[in-house]
Amino acid sequence: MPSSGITAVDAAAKGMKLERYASGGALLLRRATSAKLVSASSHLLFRATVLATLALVFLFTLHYPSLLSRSFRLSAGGDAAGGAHPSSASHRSLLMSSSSASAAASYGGAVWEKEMRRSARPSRDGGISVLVTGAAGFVGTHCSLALKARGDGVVGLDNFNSYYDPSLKRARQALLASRGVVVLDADINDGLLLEKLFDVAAFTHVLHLAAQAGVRYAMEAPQTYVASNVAGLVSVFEVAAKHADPQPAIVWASSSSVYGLNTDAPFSEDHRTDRPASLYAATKKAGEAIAHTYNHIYGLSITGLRFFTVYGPWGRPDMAYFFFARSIVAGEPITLFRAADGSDARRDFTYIDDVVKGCLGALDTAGKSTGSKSGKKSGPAPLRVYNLGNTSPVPVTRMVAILEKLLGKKANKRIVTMPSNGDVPFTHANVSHAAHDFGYRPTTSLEAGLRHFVDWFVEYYKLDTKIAKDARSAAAKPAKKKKAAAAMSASA
Ligand SMILES: O=C(O)[C@H]1O[C@H](OP(=O)(O)OP(=O)(O)OC[C@H]2O[C@@H](n3ccc(=O)[nH]c3=O)[C@H](O)[C@@H]2O)[C@H](O)[C@@H](O)[C@@H]1O
Repeated sequence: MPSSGITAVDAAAKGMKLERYASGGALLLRRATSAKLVSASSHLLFRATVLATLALVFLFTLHYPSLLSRSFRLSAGGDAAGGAHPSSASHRSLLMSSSSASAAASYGGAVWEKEMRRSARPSRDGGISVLVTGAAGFVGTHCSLALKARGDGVVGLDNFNSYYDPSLKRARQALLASRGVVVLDADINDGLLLEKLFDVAAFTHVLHLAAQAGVRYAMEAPQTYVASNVAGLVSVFEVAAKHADPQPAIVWASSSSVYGLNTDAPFSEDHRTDRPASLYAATKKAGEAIAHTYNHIYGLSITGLRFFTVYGPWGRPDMAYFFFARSIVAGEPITLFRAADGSDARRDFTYIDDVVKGCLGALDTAGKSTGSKSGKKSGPAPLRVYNLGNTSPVPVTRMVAILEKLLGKKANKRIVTMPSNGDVPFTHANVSHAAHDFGYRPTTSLEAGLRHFVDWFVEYYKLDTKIAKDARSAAAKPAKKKKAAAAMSASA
């Protein structure tokens, strides 16, 4: 840019010299003024270009901060939830407005359709064909891998938003691609794309896991919860009810947080869920009510799964076990919440492999939808909701002690009374319905599950120092039996 500015000024000066020899005084003055003007406007143009470029760089940085910091940082930094996500202003809008471009416009053609059909096609007799939303998410990745491994067809979609490090989602996408599962870069609010997908592949099931997760972040970015967990859910139900032919059965992710201020324990599906403590919980509860409507009017077979604090390898960096591990390694402080009565907060931490078995069990027993595109339904369709928990709550302080042992390093703990930010002091699942209907039986202790997580964590982030290795083998020694059991469950 600067060089073209200088050239323009030189040319103007040369022109002025020629005029001076050819003309009289008045003309000379006019030329001199116009040369000054040219020079001044060239400078102005140059400055305007620089300013416009800076403004564009600033806007780009604001909207896509993740592209400038792709690598995972050990620094916990950020907010109370672990600094895993940027401010709400940096979120790509999750709700597709009428002016937003649909990914349907960029996806299509014979090659693309062939690829979708290949990915969606089961490789075993009697296999199912599943559209997995949020497929590059934590639970979505594990479920997609498990479905593919047993011979089912899977097409995934994910909007790769920057709630937490998108490079982790891209790495999960690459892992799925290596197993033959396509994950499209698309949003659940993009109804046109969903319709196109159902036109191309006859999905028998939808495993709808795309959502705005995180309990405490709902205070920072409330609208993203409504956009994903309410509008997005309706978008999926709409296409499944009114466009898909035949209608698929839908299994979707609700949350243990719907129990909110419920004090009866263990939490059973029959307990009250009308006192959510966070907007996140309220949107999940709203989802359960919306599911009732689509089942009632359109005959969609719908199963909601209430997940209880799911953890494990390839997990979510916004969750406490993950960012605590990160902070312990980095030598940074962690904040532990204590309930108002002085007791430790407790969670029914549930290992990912157990949850995957629950998800597949729910898909296998879903039962058919009974409606059709024409709006008629042949009879009532299944409407189910299940807890998928571990049935044994553990104090968060205990979870930290296990991490310390596995990482060979003490945490720098700060203990505070739980702020009123949507958190609940205690969760505990009764899973008897899931056990009865599809044999759900969690088998992984928190010690065994966290060992698998830490193994993955140190390898993925290349932290596999001698100290970490020694710490993990020392931590493994006293629990040989448990390790063997966990290895079996991890290979499921
Ligand atoms: O089970 C569920 O329904 C929910 O489980 C998790 O929510 P949460 O259990 O709050 O998980 P974390 O954010 O990982 O918190 C775990 C525990 O650590 C505690 N915590 C969290 C953050 C912190 O800085 N300090 C701290 O002590 C919390 O109070 C909680 O007891 C997920 O984030 C939700 O998406 C999911 O729906």
